[in-house]
Amino acid sequence: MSKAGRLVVLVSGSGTNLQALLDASADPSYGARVVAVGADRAGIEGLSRATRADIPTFVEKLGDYATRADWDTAIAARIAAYEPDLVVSAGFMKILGTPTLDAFPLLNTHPALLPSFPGAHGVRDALAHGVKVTGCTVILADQGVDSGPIVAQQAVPVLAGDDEKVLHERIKTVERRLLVETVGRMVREGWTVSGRSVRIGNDTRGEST
Ligand SMILES: Nc1nc2c(c(=O)[nH]1)N[C@@H](CN(C=O)c1ccc(C(=O)N[C@@H](CCC(=O)O)C(=O)O)cc1)CN2
Ligand SMILES: NCC(=O)N[C@@H]1O[C@H](COP(=O)([O-])[O-])[C@@H](O)[C@H]1O
Repeated sequence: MSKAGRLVVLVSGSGTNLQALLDASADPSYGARVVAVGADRAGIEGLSRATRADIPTFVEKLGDYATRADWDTAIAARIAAYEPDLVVSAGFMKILGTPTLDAFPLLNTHPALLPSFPGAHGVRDALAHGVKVTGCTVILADQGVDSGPIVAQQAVPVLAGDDEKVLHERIKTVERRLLVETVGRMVREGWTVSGRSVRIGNDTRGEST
């Protein structure tokens, strides 16, 4: 078994996607392990989950810096200290700038079927629009907001009477499985990006001809 891929996971909230990655990485055959968890705010359950798992954590608050560029430089340096093979944004609620993007591949999970409903409120916006089907998307982040190439997606039905919390929980059940599967395959098999097309290993499923 080759050396496990090093993951830095970024969170801003409850960290259930992080927990799914922690649980998966307990199996050496998964091929990846979380080496650090970073956040833009303190006192969140995502950081507590890391601490319970004896994973190092760091917090970089935007408000602690004179400029957004200073924060971007600082968080990139904190991430770099752990020498990740892949950075995973799992509910991280800040747009990361070029200091991070130029240094590491950044995977982001989003609770909607991109390019629909990007941004900080994907579940709320999909519900408000009246869609019957939504879902979750894993992208390789670029400088835009949820505009990077799509790695994986899965649809989730919207049911009568759904509110944002109920729908988001239904999405997260699917999302956690999709993120764990996608991260594991990318770390074990590698990936290539051609334009907006992302291929994991030699997989040609879902590739447009
Ligand atoms: N360079 C990128 N960084 C990040 C991306 C991305 O696509 N490119 N995705 C986000 C996660 N995300 C959606 O999946 C997302 C999170 C937050 C926002 C947003 O508008 N954030 C505001 C602040 C909101 C807050 O502090 O509560 C901001 O950054 O100013 C949009 C999309 C992770 N990073
Ligand atoms: N636009 C970013 C965004 O909305 N991200 C979403 O935040 C949730 C975090 O849940 P978790 O903290 O329980 O993993 C996840 O559903 C993730 O897709």
